[in-house]
Amino acid sequence: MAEVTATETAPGPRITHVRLTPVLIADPPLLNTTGVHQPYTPRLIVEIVTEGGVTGVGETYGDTKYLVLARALADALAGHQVADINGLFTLAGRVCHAEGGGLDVGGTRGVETAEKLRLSVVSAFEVACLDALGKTLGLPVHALLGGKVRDSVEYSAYLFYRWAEHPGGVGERDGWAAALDPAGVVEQARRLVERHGFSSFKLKGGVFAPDEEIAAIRALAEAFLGRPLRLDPNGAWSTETSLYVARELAGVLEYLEDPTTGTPAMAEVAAATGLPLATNMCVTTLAEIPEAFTTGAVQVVLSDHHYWGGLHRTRELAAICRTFGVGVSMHSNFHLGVSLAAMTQVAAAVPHLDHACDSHYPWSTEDVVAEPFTFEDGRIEVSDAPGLGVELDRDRLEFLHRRWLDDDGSLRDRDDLAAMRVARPGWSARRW
Ligand SMILES: O=C([O-])C(=O)C[C@H](O)[C@@H](O)C(=O)[O-]
Ligand SMILES: [Mg+2]
Repeated sequence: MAEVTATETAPGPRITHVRLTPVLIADPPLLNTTGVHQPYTPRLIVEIVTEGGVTGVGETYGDTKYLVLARALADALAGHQVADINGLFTLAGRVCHAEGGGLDVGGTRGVETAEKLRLSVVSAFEVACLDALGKTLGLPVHALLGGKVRDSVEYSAYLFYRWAEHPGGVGERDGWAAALDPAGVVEQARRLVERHGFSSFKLKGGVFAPDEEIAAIRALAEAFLGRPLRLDPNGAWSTETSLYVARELAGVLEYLEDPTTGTPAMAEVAAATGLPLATNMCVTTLAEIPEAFTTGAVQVVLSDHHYWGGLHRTRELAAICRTFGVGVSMHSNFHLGVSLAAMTQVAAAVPHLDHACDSHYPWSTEDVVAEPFTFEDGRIEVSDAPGLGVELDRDRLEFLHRRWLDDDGSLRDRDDLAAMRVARPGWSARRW
């Protein structure tokens, strides 16, 4: 059947222009299996301006390869109907010439494909369109997604092994102590609970030998009796190691996240343990779903609107998971308040959200929204204000953009491995 270009006929305001603002935001020395976070991480703020003078905002990865695609899409958008979200994807397919084949940003969200790169860019434009549309109609974004089914969204405490400061003392100090053993992890968890009231915990693993990480989870279980706990080594373990950890932590963990790499290996582990497996690495596109679901490789999918292509597609993913009896929660990468607003709006409109969502937000000391978010009892209240319910702080945006402009290019692409090699020359990603 011939495709109709809805943009010619769809009602509602048109886009007059798009503003793209890459920023570098302070990122603490958080450790993962690839390396360590850089002192500053790139993000991109997308603003869509309509002929009615309304501005909608979105956020995504700011690395060069995303910026190149975002520029192509921004240039093609003048005259596009804000409400024509389906047309946005068609347009992106035409103008965003992505190439895939390597690993993603940070190496922790699976194989990079051209489609995934493109969707990671379009997601910010989709969110910005929904924000603009919501503001135009006087409706919150969740109303455009079918309405909220909860008034607040629960997030978990995202625990990281970390250093107190970046190698050489560069970057910002955030006042957090190093956490490199079970006692340090428990202390970090206590502080996050004190500040934000979280009731569940995820530890980023794959940093130390599995026995040390098992000990950290046991220490958390003792300190926070009965609270849901998760461990995520980002695929750093063999199937044998994964099964060993699963045996040791059976009855202690709520789920084990990406213990090993690739769907067949995840399926092998899943078949031999009663512990549910979650992923944000082996199910990251629709094409990966059939194999993962039919082989029982994953029991929980950690959705992420950034790489699934936005908020509508996140709801579609949730519906597919529900059909197959697979649970849904939400993955995060280092992000600002614009993305937290988008995550919260879509999480509010997903009926079967089975677990507290991940968010790096408690680790960020900088933001571009005028009123940064606060967690109450580990939850973010769902805004009913028009659009996403956030306004940009233009001075902050300009300041963080200036940092990006002033950078010599070495921090404009996230590279945890390179950041680690500053402290440990010759470092390579850990595997057990
Ligand atoms: O759940 C995950 O895999 C992540 O949150 C990926 C991130 O890149 C995390 O590993 C990090 O920030 O170091
Ligand atoms: Mg993960």
